[in-house]
Amino acid sequence: MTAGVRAPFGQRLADAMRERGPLCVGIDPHPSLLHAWGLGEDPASLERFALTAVEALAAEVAVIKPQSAFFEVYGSAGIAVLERVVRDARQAGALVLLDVKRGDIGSTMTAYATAYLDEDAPLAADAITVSPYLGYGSLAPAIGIAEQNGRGVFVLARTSNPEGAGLQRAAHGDGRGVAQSIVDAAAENNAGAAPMGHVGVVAGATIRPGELDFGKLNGPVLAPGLGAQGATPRTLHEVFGSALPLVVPATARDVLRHGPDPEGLRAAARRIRDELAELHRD
Ligand SMILES: O=c1ccn([C@@H]2O[C@H](COP(=O)(O)O)[C@@H](O)[C@H]2O)c(=O)[nH]1
Repeated sequence: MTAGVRAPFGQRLADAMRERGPLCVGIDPHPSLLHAWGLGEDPASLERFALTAVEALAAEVAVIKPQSAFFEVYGSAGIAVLERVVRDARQAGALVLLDVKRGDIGSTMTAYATAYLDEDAPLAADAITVSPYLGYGSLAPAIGIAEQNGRGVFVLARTSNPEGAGLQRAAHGDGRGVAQSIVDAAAENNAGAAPMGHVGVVAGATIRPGELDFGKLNGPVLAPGLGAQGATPRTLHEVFGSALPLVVPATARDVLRHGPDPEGLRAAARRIRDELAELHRD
């Protein structure tokens, strides 16, 4: 499909969430998981692990989120596997959110955005994670290139790790917290988009209930932290409240530990998806 005919990312994500449920499964080939699957730490094992997971899950869930770091470890061979993961997952109908957490001065940001969001890029995903800590404005090239190509970005706002709290809860000059200022900046980018805009934010499922106000965001909230980091579907309800329809809950290890049997992987993802569906019915 060419960029000209692709629907905007917000529309595509809303459709996928409605049709498949909101779950995002991470493809994170941790060394410990490779060993648990009876594999080694080499490019062939990486490929077996990642493609098994993609084949089992990419036709099931709305979003597949490969964690670039675990592929980069293997150099160019790992990147070749990542290219295949992105391509195969998209072909199976999942949206691919590549977790690369890029952030740099604007001119370099253009190169990052071209690498991951341009139509012809070997690693072109549907969306990427970006870091706003060189200033939200430095992300403008990525936000623009994403929009032109029917793709999206997810801006780190309040990350799921405990170390993020000090920096991200600090008061912004105008009294808002830093994380809230990022959510509000994303809201400005998304204003007027329907059903939602292409600028998402990352807010961990592990943060305090009501810590952020997503009322004006009009964009998706990627919520990592489900499972291995301690959050549960019930926690999501407490943390995000009325913003729950915007939330894309993410988990990696909690599904991947059920491999290498594809049926085990699928059953784990379905179990979480069903629990999330219950929440949305509440
Ligand atoms: O705030 C964040 C942002 C990104 N992540 C990433 O999500 C997965 C979590 O994996 P689990 O196995 O479900 O813990 C991982 O790739 C992180 O880099 C995050 O955890 N928190």
